Amino acid sequence: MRDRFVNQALTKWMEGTGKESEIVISSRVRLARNLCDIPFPNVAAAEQTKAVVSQVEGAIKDAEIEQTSGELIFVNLEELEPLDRLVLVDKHLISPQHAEEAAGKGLILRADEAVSVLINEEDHLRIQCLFPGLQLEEAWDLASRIDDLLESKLDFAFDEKLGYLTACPTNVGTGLRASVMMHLPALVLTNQASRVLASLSQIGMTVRGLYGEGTDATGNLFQISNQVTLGRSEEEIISNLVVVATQLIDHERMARQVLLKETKPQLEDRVCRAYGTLTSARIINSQEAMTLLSNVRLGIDLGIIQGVSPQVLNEMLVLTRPAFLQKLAGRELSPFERDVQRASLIRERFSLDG
Ligand SMILES: Nc1ncnc2c1ncn2[C@@H]1O[C@H](COP(=O)(O)OP(=O)(O)OP(=O)(O)O)[C@@H](O)[C@H]1O
Repeated sequence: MRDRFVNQALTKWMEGTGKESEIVISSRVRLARNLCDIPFPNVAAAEQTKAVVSQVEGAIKDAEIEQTSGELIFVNLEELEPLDRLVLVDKHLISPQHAEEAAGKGLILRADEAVSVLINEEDHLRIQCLFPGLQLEEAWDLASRIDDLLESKLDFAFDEKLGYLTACPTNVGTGLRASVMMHLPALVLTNQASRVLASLSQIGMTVRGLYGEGTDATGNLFQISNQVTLGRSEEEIISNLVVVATQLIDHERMARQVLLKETKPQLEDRVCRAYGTLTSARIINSQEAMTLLSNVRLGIDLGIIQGVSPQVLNEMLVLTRPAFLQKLAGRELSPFERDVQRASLIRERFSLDG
């Protein structure tokens, strides 16, 4: 089972199912939790982080947890190769920070990869639920169940006034960050993305790139999440984000119609050129691949390209990443070798549908 997590690129969130999956790639809910009487991971001593890992590992062995939430598997990050940890980052099962230094870190995964619990990342526990499409309520519901189960076995740091205590004050309270990963190519092409996304900060939302904090939006993919965790209930945070995501979906749909109406030949040209390059290129870097895949996905959504599965973009997000390419090759690849391998993999994938 552990091997499958790092050997198989496909994961639940890229299934392309769920509501509004044409525009919303995935929905995520994460809860930050800490154990009482143990310092936060950034200041804890080695034996204290170890104690956190073993307490959490012990808690999930409890039969009741397995029955209620499905099989949960413990993975000690120290036992994974650095490349395997990067594959988990590419699959969005752990954050880049969690992969960086494995000492004293753990991970719990549910067999279907919809649940991952990061042990000793910024907080002792980061409970994450990741679903395809717009399924924030579903992700919250599952995260909350896992949280309750863990809390029945572990003593979480909680203050009557403030709520859950966290390493970074911006997470105090609910400890909840909910996010949606959205594909917004038409807003970008009609030059509305910067204005629309900038306005989100005024209503308490944060916009990030594909790999979270500090990353850029490539492939016209934007992660939108709540900024505030304190003074609002979990349900309010989730429903606010659903409203924002729904408005963005409407904007994106309108922009797509404008493109079709006012610049159809240019749009078709862009989409078909992207398809032509992806199905012919012999060398391609990940930035170019992402941009072209985004154009092809737009073409599929608008019926310009037929017979290609819309999931292609989701799958390629992981398959064409440096870590996974090296995993497939079974050895370290130079950047040039990766570009050759990436082009070949993309051609192969498209030939399956074409
Ligand atoms: N909706 C989503 N779909 C897929 N992956 C997501 C989504 N939201 C976040 N992620 C992934 O989760 C990881 C962590 O993201 P990010 O840094 O934004 O959040 P965080 O660590 O929970 O936040 P904080 O900065 O508050 O600690 C990244 O790898 C990111 O790509």
